[in-house]
Parts: sequence; C-alpha cells; structure tokens
Amino acid sequence: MTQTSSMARSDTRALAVRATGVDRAFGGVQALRDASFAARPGEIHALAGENGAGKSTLIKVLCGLISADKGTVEILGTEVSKVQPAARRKLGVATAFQELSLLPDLTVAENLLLQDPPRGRLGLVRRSRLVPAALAVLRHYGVDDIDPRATAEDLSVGQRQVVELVRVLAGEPRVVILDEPTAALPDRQVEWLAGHMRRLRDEGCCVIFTSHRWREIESLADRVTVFRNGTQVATRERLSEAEAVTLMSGRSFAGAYPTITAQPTDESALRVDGLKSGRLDGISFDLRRGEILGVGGLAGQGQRDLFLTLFGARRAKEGTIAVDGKTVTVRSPKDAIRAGVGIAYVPEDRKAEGLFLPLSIRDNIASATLSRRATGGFVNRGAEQAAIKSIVDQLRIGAGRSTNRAVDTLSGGNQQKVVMARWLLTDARILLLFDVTRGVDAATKHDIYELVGTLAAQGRAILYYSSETEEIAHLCHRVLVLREGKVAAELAGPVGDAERIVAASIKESQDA
Ligand SMILES: Nc1ncnc2c1ncn2[C@@H]1O[C@H](COP(=O)(O)OP(=O)(O)OP(=O)(O)O)[C@@H](O)[C@H]1O
Repeated sequence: MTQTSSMARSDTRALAVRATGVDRAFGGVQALRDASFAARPGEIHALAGENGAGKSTLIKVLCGLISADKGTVEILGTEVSKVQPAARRKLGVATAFQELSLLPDLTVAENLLLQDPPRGRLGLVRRSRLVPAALAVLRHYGVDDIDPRATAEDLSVGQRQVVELVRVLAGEPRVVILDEPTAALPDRQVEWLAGHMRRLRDEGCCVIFTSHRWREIESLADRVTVFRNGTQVATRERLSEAEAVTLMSGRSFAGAYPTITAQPTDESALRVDGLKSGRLDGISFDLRRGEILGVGGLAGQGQRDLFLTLFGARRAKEGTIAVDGKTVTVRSPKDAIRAGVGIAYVPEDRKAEGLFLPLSIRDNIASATLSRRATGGFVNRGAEQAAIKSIVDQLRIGAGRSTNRAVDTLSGGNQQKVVMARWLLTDARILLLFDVTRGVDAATKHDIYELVGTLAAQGRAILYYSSETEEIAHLCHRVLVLREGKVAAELAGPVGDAERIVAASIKESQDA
C-alpha cells in the first residue's frame, strides 16, 4: 500500500463511512453476516475478497440500493437506514456499480446529465444545451473518444464504463464507491482512473473500490479491508499479496503460478497464414497440440482482432486458417465450433457473452452442448451431468452450493466461471482464452491456471491472451509478441519475467 499523508493524519476525524454489524441475506444465502467496515475522508480504501465474499452487497447497502437486515450505516456522521439512494447522493455519495447502470436507450449526454440537466432562467430543462454540456464534461475529464450523442447501448462495454465513471466524478462527490471499476475498463484508461482517484483522495474525498488485481490495490490503496464469507476479517495499511490470499481464501499458495507440466506435441492443431483483419496486418503462426501459446504485446496491437477472427466473429480480409493441416473456412462462430474445426472462444466479458441469467448454473453450462443436440448429435445426459458437476467443483462455482441456482444470483466472478465452464464442456480442441481471469479472485485464478495446464495435458491447443502480462510470462510454452498487427517477436517460455515481454513489445528490432 502507498504510504500517504492521509495515513499520517489522525484517526480522530469523523469517519466518511461506517457500517456496523450488518447482516443481509438473499433467500437462503447469507451474503453479509455481522459485517463491519469503516473508511475515512482523504483515503483510498480497497475492499478485497473472493468472488461471492459480499463486497458488492456491502456496497449496495452503503449506497442505499438495498437494505440491511440488521446493523447500522453512517455516512459522514449521519445515520442512514432507509433504502434511499437519492438521500445518500445528497450526502455526497456517488457509486459506480459492477453491472453498469447507464440507461441503454438514452444518449451519453442524457445519461451523464440526467440528474442535473442544464436549465434556462425559468428552471426549464434546455435540451439544446445537453450535448454541448456533456461534451464539456467529457473533455474536462480528458475523454475525447466518446460522442455525447451516441446511444449508450451502441458503446463498447469499456466505453460505457468510462461514461459511468465520468458521471461519478462529475458529481463532485465526498464519498466515491467503485465496484470493480477496472474489470471492464480498457487498459489505457486504468491509469486515467487511478489519477482521478488520487486527485479525489487528495481533495479530501473518501474513495472506496474493489478489485481482484492485487497490483492495483497495492499501488492505489492507503488501506485495505479483506472480506471472507460476508464478514470483515482484517483492515490493514500493509498487506502482502500472499497474506491477502490466505486471509481471503484460507488457502495459501507456495508459488502464485503452478508449474505447467504439459508438453506440446509436434502436431500442428492450428496454422494461420497471412491473416489480415481489423488491426491484424498479415499474421502467421503455428499452434501445436498440447501447447499454450501466449499472445502478448501492448494493448491494442490486434490481439482482440486475432481472437475474434479465428472464432469467426470478425471477417478476415486475407489469409488462411488450417486445422489439423486442412484449410477451413471460418466465417461465423457456427463455422468455428462445428465438428472438424472445434474452435471455442472464451471471452473476458461475461455480459457480452450472453449468459442466460435466469437459468440455473447447470442449464447454462449444458447450453454449450445444445447445438449438438439440436443437430441430432448424441449427448449422454448422465455423462454430461457428471462432467458439469466435476467442472463446477473444480472451479468452485457458487461455493459448493447447488448447480440449480440461477446464474443471476451469483457474484460477478462466479458468473465469469460459468462462461468458462460452458466452453470447457464442449469437445473443442482449440481453445481461444481471452483475458479469462478478469474479475476473478486470486484463488480462482490459481484454479484456472491449473485447469489450463490440465487442458493442455489432454492435448488441447490453447491460444492465451491476458491483460496481466505476468500470466502470459508464467503459463505459456511460447509467446508471440504483437506490434501493429504483426508478430514482432517470438519468445520461448516460460518467459518467467513479464518485463521481457514488455521490452519485446516496444523494441524496434525482432531479436528480443
Ligand atoms: N440478488 C441476489 N440474489 C441471491 N443471491 C445473491 C444476490 N446478490 C448476491 N447474492 C449472493 O450473495 C453472495 C455475495 O455476493 P456479492 O456479489 O456481494 O459478492 P462479491 O464479493 O461482490 O463477489 P465478486 O467479487 O464476484 O463480485 C454471493 O453468494 C451471491 O451469490
């Protein structure tokens, strides 16, 4: 944690936020039990915990979106008990939720200025001033790539997150609560947000945030509170990642990354030649069976285009794709997942992936085999249920509770695990794993790393991208470093040191 002047300031000042002895249950699930939490003005306070530990629930109680079954909440010295987000806003509380709260049919300008639109002399809303006013707000916060006239639903998830954050910042808040603000944020905007969080802190605001990236917590937070099973287990100024993981999960890891024992075979699973699409500018490589091939490089060098094109979600302009030595046509995801091709894409964005939220964990995972059933393919129900159970256990989805639970009752990180499980159940032999550990807690990340190793050992071929370069450095047999849509360097793995990948990303020559 950073040691800031705010830490040195005394504890005697009024607290910005205090929750004491809070209980909150959803049906049979006790999301918070006797939870307590306190944060001061002028500090950045991180809330850490495994998926499902109760962080989002606490945030919803703090900002008045849901009530506590028991316990008290004080904001800036005032006890607030009712479910009244507007009253909390008046006190100066601004919140950005994990499930973004922009209204999809409204424009960016309307979403930004909805609560305080520009008015004329008689107090009437001046619609003509809405767009210029929103433009001024966006510019003020350094955002110049979002059109205030665009409809929210037409923005990317990352852009929506930026608008949501600008809405929070523009309210001149005294308490800012951000639930996993960087999970959907494009990498280049993470520093932008960190700058604003520090500025708010220095101006005396209390900034509370959650994150599953320890690096972010370490570099930003003055203090961290760890939650486990709905209860606060520690609040510290200093905490190592290893200590934090143990506090969060009760498990300790000898090394953060497992040793990958799987060895690639000599057989080519996927051969890509001269692929051009989006930012990709003629990329060629071979991916072998049993291999975990990392795709590294600075953000925005064509990594996403590569994954989407291989999955048929984006059309290739040029180039060929061969599976098992045979050229295949992949013009749609349907082409990619069909038998004989077997390419599955596991994305980071559980919202865009379209989980069937009201359906159960089991039905969501089983939906991966639906297309086979629909085309008359044989699915052994008993074997399928056993496979679902095994993958749910392996990924610890829903903390061991029934697979009948609806997916929308799961925490965000557990929903991500359902997306992952769904694709792993298919018989796809080529897996495109794109930033699959985003928004996933440290212990589960570890489980996913082991799972990736197991899948490779089964002979699946894995293309692996992560916004955390460390992961690529430790897990991959080989790393392709992309720059401007081309392979700028190829490193033999495990690279071990993320800095080597970063250095190769920016080096002009190809001899990294
Ligand atoms: N509306 C709901 N209905 C039923 N259960 C819920 C609901 N909201 C949350 N829960 C449950 O409450 C528990 C705490 O969830 P919460 O979302 O607060 O966790 P979290 O720490 O924010 O997790 P993550 O890091 O994955 O976002 C989980 O078991 C979750 O499934």
